[in-house]
Amino acid sequence: MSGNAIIEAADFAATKHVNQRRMNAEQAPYINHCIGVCRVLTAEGNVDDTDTLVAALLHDTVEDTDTTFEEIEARFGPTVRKLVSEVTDDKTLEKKERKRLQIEKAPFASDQAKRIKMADKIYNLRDIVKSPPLGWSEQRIKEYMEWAQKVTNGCRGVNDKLEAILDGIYADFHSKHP
Ligand SMILES: Nc1nc2c(ncn2[C@@H]2O[C@H](COP(=O)(O)OP(=O)(O)O)[C@@H](OP(=O)(O)OP(=O)(O)O)[C@H]2O)c(=O)[nH]1
Ligand SMILES: [Mn+2]
Repeated sequence: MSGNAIIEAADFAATKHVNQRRMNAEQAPYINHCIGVCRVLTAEGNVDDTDTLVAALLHDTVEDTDTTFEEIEARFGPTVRKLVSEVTDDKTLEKKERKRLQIEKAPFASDQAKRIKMADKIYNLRDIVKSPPLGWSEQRIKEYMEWAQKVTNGCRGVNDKLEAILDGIYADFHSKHP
């Protein structure tokens, strides 16, 4: 690959998500989420492994755009492909089944993929608290919190800092919504 892998991944993700917006009132560009997840890893989780950071930037490209795993492997190699596949839901399945599989599969993910999963949930949970997706009821927010907690409980043991952030988010939410 020419240049710096992290910048290559940021540019690739920005191009792929170009027409996508977040579902909140600001309708922020979707790439903000990809960069933000990567930054949670570097700035808060002390993660510096390049494959992990590249995969974090690319983590929603296959799930949400026309990107294929073959394309990811050709540009970023087999390790990044594997990590992205570990954090990609199979969109051909029913939503309920996809959500169940995330809980079931999390404990068996690689340590690198567990860190990306934790950072993804940290970003989305903070977003939900600060600026919830349009149309989400209190009940839907609560269900997302409780589901995310089950997924991230299966990611324990690979990054104490990210775990502590998640525990803080859940404790704060439950104290306000007993
Ligand atoms: N909190 C929040 N989420 C938004 C927003 N806009 C888009 N999303 C995305 O929506 C997903 C969460 O919504 P759900 O209804 O639970 O999931 P679904 O897209 O799989 O149906 C997340 O996908 P994901 O990143 O793939 O993670 P995951 O939740 O599927 O693990 C998140 O990135 C927003 O404004 N706020
Ligand atoms: Mn995501």
